[in-house]
Amino acid sequence: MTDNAQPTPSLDAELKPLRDRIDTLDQTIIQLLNERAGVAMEVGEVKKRYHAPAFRPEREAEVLRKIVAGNPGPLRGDSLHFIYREIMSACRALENTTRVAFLGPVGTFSEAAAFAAFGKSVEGQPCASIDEVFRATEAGTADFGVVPVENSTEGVVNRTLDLLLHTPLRISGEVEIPVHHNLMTRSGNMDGVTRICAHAQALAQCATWLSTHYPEIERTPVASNAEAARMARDDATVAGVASAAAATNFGVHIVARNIQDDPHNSTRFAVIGTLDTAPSGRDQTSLVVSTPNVPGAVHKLLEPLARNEVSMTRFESRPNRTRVGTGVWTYYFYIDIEGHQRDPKVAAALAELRELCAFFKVLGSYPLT
Ligand SMILES: C=C(O[C@@H]1C=C(C(=O)O)C=C[C@H]1O)C(=O)O
Repeated sequence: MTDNAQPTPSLDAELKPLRDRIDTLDQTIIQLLNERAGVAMEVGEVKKRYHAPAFRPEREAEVLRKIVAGNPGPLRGDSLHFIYREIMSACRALENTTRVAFLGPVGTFSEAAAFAAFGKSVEGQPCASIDEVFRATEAGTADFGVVPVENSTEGVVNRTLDLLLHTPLRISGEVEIPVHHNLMTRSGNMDGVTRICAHAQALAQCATWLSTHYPEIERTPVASNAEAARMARDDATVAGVASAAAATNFGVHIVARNIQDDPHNSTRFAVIGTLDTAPSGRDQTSLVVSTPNVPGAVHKLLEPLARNEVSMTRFESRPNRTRVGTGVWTYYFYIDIEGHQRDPKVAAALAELRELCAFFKVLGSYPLT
């Protein structure tokens, strides 16, 4: 032990009054938090009388924006955002239990996304597939589902887009989380490792790094990154690629951090449920349409948006697998626009668009994060 680590009488003496102040402040914070929780419970009672849902994403977005905008510091805005996400989650849990389905097992990025959207005071329901997340939410065994929509490196998640097409559920929110991959083994080094395992998407996102550092080691795709971490725990010849949370969960050691080829690698998730989210003041609307396969059809789609001054933020096409009608390839277009479907300009643009489309479905309006 160094001399520095020895508490000196003068250090303790100087810290004592500061720590006393922190203790007193903590008592005040606890009192205020419980007062806030009491009001949230009253809100819950009123909602019950009106048979209104407990979770109100537009209100939570508004609270978070106000907190960050009115923050005098020195706490960072993103720190306060994180703290308040959990405060609201704890307050909401006093109204009722929110059951959230996600692509499991625990320790996946989908679980992290579910917590980022709802906070940790929820009942998480890990599901074996994206299909099962939709099924659980449609059947009502989960109140909401969280499904991956798009990865910044790998592109859209086709299965989610296909399932969104026909589900009666709506998108009631979205959340984007950074996706950092780590290489992990039981020993904390690569001695005796003959296989690197991960979900195929993760192997693809780390392809250059893995080829540079371990060109000779075979790569094996497995069901999930969490499964890869579990395999690394049980088998000393396996290295897993997974999140830091998965390493902690399974008690394995990280050999190298942040091995994804794109340092800004992130994945966007949709929150799906039966809730029609109300306007929050800064919203986005997602829709999917298809047009008859004639020249200029896509151009015509964009006119109602331009005419009503609605900005398009995303335009994604998917082949129509059912090829209804002539047998010619047709396409579904997944479109995100700025604004809420209840905004007059957006409503006008959507009404005009509906007239042009063979298939037209609003997936949902929800707050921008
Ligand atoms: C308290 C409410 O219920 C929930 C909890 C919130 C909060 O703690 O601020 C906000 C929105 C709801 O999801 C409310 O609707 O105001």
